[in-house]
Amino acid sequence: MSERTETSARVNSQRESNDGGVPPVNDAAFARWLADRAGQTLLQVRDEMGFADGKALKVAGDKAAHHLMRAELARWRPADAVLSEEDDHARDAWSEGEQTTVRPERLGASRVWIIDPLDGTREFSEEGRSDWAVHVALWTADCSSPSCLAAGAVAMPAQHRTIATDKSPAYPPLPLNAAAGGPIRIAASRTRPPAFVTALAEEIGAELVPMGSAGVKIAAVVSGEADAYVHAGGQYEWDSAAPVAVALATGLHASRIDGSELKYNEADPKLPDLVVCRKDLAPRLLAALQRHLPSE
Ligand SMILES: Nc1ncnc2c1ncn2[C@@H]1O[C@H](COP(=O)(O)O)[C@@H](OP(=O)(O)O)[C@H]1O
Ligand SMILES: [Mg+2]
Repeated sequence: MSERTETSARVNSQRESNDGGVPPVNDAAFARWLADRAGQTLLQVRDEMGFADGKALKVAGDKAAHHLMRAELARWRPADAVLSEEDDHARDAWSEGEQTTVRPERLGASRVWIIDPLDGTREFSEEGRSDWAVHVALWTADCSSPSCLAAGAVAMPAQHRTIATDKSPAYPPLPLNAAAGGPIRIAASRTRPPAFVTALAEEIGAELVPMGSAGVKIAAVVSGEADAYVHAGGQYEWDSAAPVAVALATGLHASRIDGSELKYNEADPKLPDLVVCRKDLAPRLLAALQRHLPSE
């Protein structure tokens, strides 16, 4: 190798390692790589800005993670469409039949990355909290499951862990307290829990575990720290696609709270409610949810 070629190879390899290197070809491993990269960026933003101005920190974190993920997707998966919290400005304006904006390209695409660059934005801006996450999911038109989620990764950088479908976590063991007839632990939003969740918990003798981020709560069910996650009252596809992909790959139950299937890459990305839990718990929880379903 000539000196010039060697130098240029070294420079290239330095640039690649500075900007994250060449990512895996496999989609699930790529999802993990991308979530981890955005997670590192978010940790840096927190370090650099501190917590004095929470609002500015939220905006800067959202922006930095979104920018990185958009750039890497454009670079490494240029043919794929993207549905992201940060640029879906038309989400309330576009619907079948009542078209007020251009039909999003993703609706005709065969592969769509559904990303939430920062889930648990509020918690990200609070010092000491680690319940925030980065979500990366891949939806494919060619699929056999109703959700059509082919891959997913949830990075929880402040907890130094990432769960993803490239190495699906083991099905959670029955917790000791549940085996001994102890209370079921239901993870719920710390700031916007469903109105009915306290009554639901009382009815089935459950205890509520408040946490930030849908990804972190579903990760808690995957690891067995919580038995279920129940949400209602509003959410979007990017809030749940990646963690639901991991939960389904693990063998857990994931559905709307009325038991119907979770569907992604729909014209309207609103997906306002869901329940994720161990399979053995699903019939009991869904039956109790039926009695508490909010009226439309
Ligand atoms: N009632 C509601 N309407 C719209 N989005 C909601 C919502 N309740 C929760 N969410 C969204 O769901 C994610 C998890 O919420 P929580 O931390 O309260 O459990 C958050 O995503 P972002 O942090 O990406 O905005 C939050 O904005
Ligand atoms: Mg979110």
